[in-house]
Amino acid sequence: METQNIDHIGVVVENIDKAIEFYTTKLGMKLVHREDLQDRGIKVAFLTGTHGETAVELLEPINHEDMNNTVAKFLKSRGPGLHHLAVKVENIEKSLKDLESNGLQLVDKAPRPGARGHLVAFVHPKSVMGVLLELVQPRE
Ligand SMILES: CC(C(=O)O)C(=O)SCCNC(=O)CCNC(=O)[C@H](O)C(C)(C)COP(=O)(O)OP(=O)(O)OC[C@H]1O[C@@H](n2cnc3c(N)ncnc32)[C@H](O)[C@@H]1OP(=O)(O)O
Repeated sequence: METQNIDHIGVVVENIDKAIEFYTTKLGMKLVHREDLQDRGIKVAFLTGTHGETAVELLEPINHEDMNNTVAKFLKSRGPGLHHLAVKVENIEKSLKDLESNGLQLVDKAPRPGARGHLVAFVHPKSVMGVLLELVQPRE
């Protein structure tokens, strides 16, 4: 597969409002998008620097006690911090096939709708040297 660029870096936080306040006022980033993904049980916010395209995605679980939610489980077991690396690809289905044929363990065998209406799919951190990898194919 070919990576076009780093789309975003996912960061799990305890409180998304306080985190947005921190990233905008202390780190000088700007909020470019915010939404609640009810089906995933998470709130997300995307911020970028003044020049860059690459974003930080802040993630907070809607219900912190729901251990079926991967973000709530991560927060409880590992605490807030870096969660995933997301790379942009042109053809997500082909990229998944390439990764699978190279022996990587896919979390999602097929792409699904993610934040901002893009198609996304995750690759297991065990196959990526401890990093949860997300593929992102921007919507047309
Ligand atoms: C919508 C969107 C978007 O961008 O558009 C999003 O961001 S959605 C963002 C939220 N969605 C997701 O994260 C979906 C993909 N993630 C998953 O399906 C899950 O988190 C898995 C990666 C399969 C792990 O789930 P599982 O229940 O197996 O977790 P677990 O706590 O038992 O952990 C199993 C092993 O994986 C490690 N592990 C768990 N989460 C990790 C992470 N984020 N980065 C690196 N390692 C991680 C644990 O430390 C553990 O290692 P040891 O075995 O060595 O102790």
